[in-house]
Amino acid sequence: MHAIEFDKLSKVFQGKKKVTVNALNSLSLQVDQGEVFGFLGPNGAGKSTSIKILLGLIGSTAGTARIMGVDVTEKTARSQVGFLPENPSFYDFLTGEEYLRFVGKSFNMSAADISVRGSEVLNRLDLWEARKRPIRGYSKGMVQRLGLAQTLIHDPAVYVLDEPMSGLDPIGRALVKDIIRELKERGKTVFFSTHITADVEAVCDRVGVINKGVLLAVDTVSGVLERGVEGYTVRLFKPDGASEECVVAKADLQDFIEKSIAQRCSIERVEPKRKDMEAFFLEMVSPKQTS
Ligand SMILES: Nc1ncnc2c1ncn2[C@@H]1O[C@H](COP(=O)(O)OP(=O)(O)OP(=O)(O)O)[C@@H](O)[C@H]1O
Repeated sequence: MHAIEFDKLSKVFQGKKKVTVNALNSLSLQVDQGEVFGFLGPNGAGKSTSIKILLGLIGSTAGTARIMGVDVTEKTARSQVGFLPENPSFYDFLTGEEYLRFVGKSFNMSAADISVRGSEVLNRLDLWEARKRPIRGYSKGMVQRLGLAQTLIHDPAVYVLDEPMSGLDPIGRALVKDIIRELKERGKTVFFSTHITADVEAVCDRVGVINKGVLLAVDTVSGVLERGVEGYTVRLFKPDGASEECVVAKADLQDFIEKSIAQRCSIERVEPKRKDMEAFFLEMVSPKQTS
């Protein structure tokens, strides 16, 4: 069973004045249990629309979506998910602690479990000191961290995070990445949307690139980076002790090393020169140049 499944999902928004927007066009995608999946796309690509359908917040025009095998139109599909919406806003008269209690109760947690888990997640998200302050006084980053805390409180199997790093400073971003890595170590599934390629490179197993409602590519992050290798920088010492740095094409590496050794050079370092995730992303989503 897949943790998340989109099957030929389409969404057409009907505006007033008969303007229609094809936000999603037959999106099919499966995310395995225990996988960290990055849903990468530029602004307006269809990421939030896919996520809203997955969480049952809006309906699809065609196609289906499932979470842990349960169709998202069933109420029970939500019980296994921690969801962080894009730009979360909460009942701001509540304190952080009260809000987590409210979320815990919605997931039928006992008061004792809410208290233990609540303390854990408030500490983990660096909100312990602020727990008794009303949310209306929280900074943008604190609201975002509280948003993540409420996904964790009931310890679900699947996490759907819409731009989880948005609005966070470098410390907050590092914290979120650490939490995603911890979830992976505990066998949880994380599906998150972003337009920041470095975040995908840092924590994801696989990446899906979406643009204009169309899924353009799905691949492993390691595969993308491996295929991006264009050549190598080789640093060697010559027999007279002088050092030299050479740029070697991908196909010539074996030959180059054999010749260097035959000439009694010693190889100090071989480093791949590669295109990174950003280059892959830009290639996918940039309009093709026509000549
Ligand atoms: N309620 C709506 N009514 C009309 N059009 C909409 C509605 N919601 C989204 N859209 C359109 O659907 C397309 C996809 O939007 P979506 O919010 O899913 O993109 P996104 O990838 O999440 O973008 P971003 O990174 O900017 O958040 C856009 O063209 C958007 O304008």
